[in-house]
Amino acid sequence: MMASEEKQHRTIEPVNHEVREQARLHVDQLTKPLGSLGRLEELAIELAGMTGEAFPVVTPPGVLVFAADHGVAVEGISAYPQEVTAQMVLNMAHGGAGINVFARQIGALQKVVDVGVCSPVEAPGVYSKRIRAASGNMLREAAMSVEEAERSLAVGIEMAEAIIDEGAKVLIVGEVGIGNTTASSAVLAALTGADPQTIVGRGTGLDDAGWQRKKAVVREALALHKPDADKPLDVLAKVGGLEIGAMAGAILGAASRRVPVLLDGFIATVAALLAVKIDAGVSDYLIAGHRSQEPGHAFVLEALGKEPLLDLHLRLGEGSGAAVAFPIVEAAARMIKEMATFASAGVSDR
Ligand SMILES: O=C(O)c1ccc[n+]([C@@H]2O[C@H](COP(=O)([O-])O)[C@@H](O)[C@H]2O)c1
Ligand SMILES: Cc1cc2nc[nH]c2cc1C
Repeated sequence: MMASEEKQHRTIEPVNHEVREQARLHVDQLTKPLGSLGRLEELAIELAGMTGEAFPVVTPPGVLVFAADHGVAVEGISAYPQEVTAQMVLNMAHGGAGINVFARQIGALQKVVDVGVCSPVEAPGVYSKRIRAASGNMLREAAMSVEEAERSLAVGIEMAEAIIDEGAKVLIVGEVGIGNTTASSAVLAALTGADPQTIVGRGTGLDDAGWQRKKAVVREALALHKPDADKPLDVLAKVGGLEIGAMAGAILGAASRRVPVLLDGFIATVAALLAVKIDAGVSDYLIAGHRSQEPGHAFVLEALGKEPLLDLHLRLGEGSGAAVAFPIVEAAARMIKEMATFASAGVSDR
């Protein structure tokens, strides 16, 4: 690991195996046939190990949405115009986006953070942590400098710490940024050697011609920059995005505070892979919320070894899929805390 990457985050402790084991034993004493709550049991046990609490508390969750624009948008790689990024940030500030609805539904703390939308979005409730006005067009130049990449991670860490200090017990990271499925595909291909042909999808809904163009853009950008798979900051700087870096930082920040991270869609999960490449210890703090329609999402989940809780054919981003999955995480935490044991309820064990 490069020294500059080391200083980006605090230490990430391994999960607490002792508490994990305690939780496993307790789950087996609850009034249900052994193993009958399936993945909810595994989730409760994992949450116990992550938090170090045999009865983990997961409410309230916190949602951080990072917004940025992408220079590569001029190449015609999205179905929507670049202005949508700023317009959606404003919509989020007014509470009208999908993520606002689901965040309210789950009682989440919410913050929207501008890390590099083309033109600044000034509205109450939007945190301005701008690193630059959009990333560079990766077909012509690096998306950002290594120093800017480091700053994007630092902003993510800072925002994660802020929302955790306000009480968030599980972190959901989301994003908005027209063009960011192109950047995420390039990052994923650079980190794993995946073929752009198999991982590049239609994003917001590209037609066939746009999809072919997008694959060519990713291939050409990788050939131009030759990012080093062993240097996550090099990959982020050359072909990534400001919100992707900020999400990776927020994930590192949460893991270093033993706060479980509930992953959203393709872009957020690629950011998680970047975080894992920076510190492998992050992996134990990740829960995959859902599987998005973007084909690269199944690939990156596989690379992380994570099985998603839901597959609702979503492809919105913003943290929406993770927010919709959150009640399942809450069910696991409530199960271990509130269910009676065979002994306490006087039910015959086998
Ligand atoms: O989360 C996902 O899996 C996801 C899949 C496709 C699209 N998106 C969202 O759509 C935008 C990126 O799509 P595009 O086509 O502009 O690259 C960005 O704002 C994302 O939040 C999100
Ligand atoms: C309308 C719209 C909303 C979004 N939210 C996240 N990405 C988005 C992309 C579009 C186009």
